[in-house]
Amino acid sequence: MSDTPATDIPATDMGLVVVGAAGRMGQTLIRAIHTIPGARVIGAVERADSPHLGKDAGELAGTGRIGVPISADPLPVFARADGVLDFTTPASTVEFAGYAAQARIVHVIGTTGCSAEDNARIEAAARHATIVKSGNMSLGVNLLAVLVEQAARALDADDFDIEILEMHHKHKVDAPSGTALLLGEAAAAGRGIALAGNDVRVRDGHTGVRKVGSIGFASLRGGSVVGDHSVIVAGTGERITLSHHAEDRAIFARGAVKAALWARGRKPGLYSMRDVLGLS
Ligand SMILES: NC(=O)C1=CN([C@@H]2O[C@H](COP(=O)(O)OP(=O)(O)OC[C@H]3O[C@@H](n4cnc5c(N)ncnc54)[C@H](OP(=O)(O)O)[C@@H]3O)[C@@H](O)[C@H]2O)C=CC1
Ligand SMILES: O=C(O)C1=N[C@H](C(=O)O)C[C@H](O)C1
Repeated sequence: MSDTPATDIPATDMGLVVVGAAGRMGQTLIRAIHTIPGARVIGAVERADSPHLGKDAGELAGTGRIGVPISADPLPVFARADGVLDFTTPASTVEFAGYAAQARIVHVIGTTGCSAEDNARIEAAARHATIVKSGNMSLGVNLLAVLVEQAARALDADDFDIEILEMHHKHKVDAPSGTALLLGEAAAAGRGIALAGNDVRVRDGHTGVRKVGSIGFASLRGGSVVGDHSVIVAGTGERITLSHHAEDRAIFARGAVKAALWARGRKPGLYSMRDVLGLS
């Protein structure tokens, strides 16, 4: 229950639940919501075995007490929420999408590493939930994707090879990153091809020469890197590099809150950050 007297809460504020509230993004989201007018944290969820259960979500995130204890039971908090911000794991996200559909609320999904089967289940949930899902919630990366699509369209596959390089912190568990795949999809769209079947995710040993028109990925992991992405368009005698460097997770959190506010009142469906930012 909130410590804030009910009279101080604007009736129009969007009540948000942060799942994975003790994680790197979870804590960043709690801090971001605190600074954004029109949204407030009304619930915080972690796993049943989390050492953070019962702690105040604001105190854990460093904003000071907000009167929202971290709980292990999503159902009662989803029932009184307008939306859920979810940066957790693929299996958890699929489960949360089902609960968001039951509650008919907004579900903003930043979780990466989802399989085709996970994505199919999320798409099914979007029949009843208003879902915004993106491998990267920042304005910069979504603008970069538009530029990559344009470059891929303008530069012929016979003359220019596209390679995507990403680097992240040592705790990241999935590769290529969701952003790298998003940028790969943009490059494929520019080329008028599907990414699936034209992607080269690993190279090792005697690979043979590069297949014309393929889109290559390379992943680096180390230290505390928040997220670096470069799309290299390599021709004979020249090379174009389009890059984005995330310096602070707040860019993802602000984008996620923006997505939730945008999605409020929209009909159920699966939307992207390009829809939210008007870049579609
Ligand atoms: N789209 C975007 O813009 C961005 C996406 N991401 C993605 O977000 C995800 C999370 O990243 P990050 O914050 O660094 O990871 P963390 O591991 O720091 O945080 C995830 C949190 O979610 C918790 N969690 C997992 N499953 C559940 C569950 N069923 N119920 C409640 N809590 C749960 C974890 O708990 P436990 O540790 O106990 O498992 C953990 O506290 C990744 O997939 C990452 O790639 C990250 C940044 C930006
Ligand atoms: O795990 C992360 O940290 C990040 N994940 C997202 C991704 O997979 O692209 C977005 C961002 O790069 C940080």
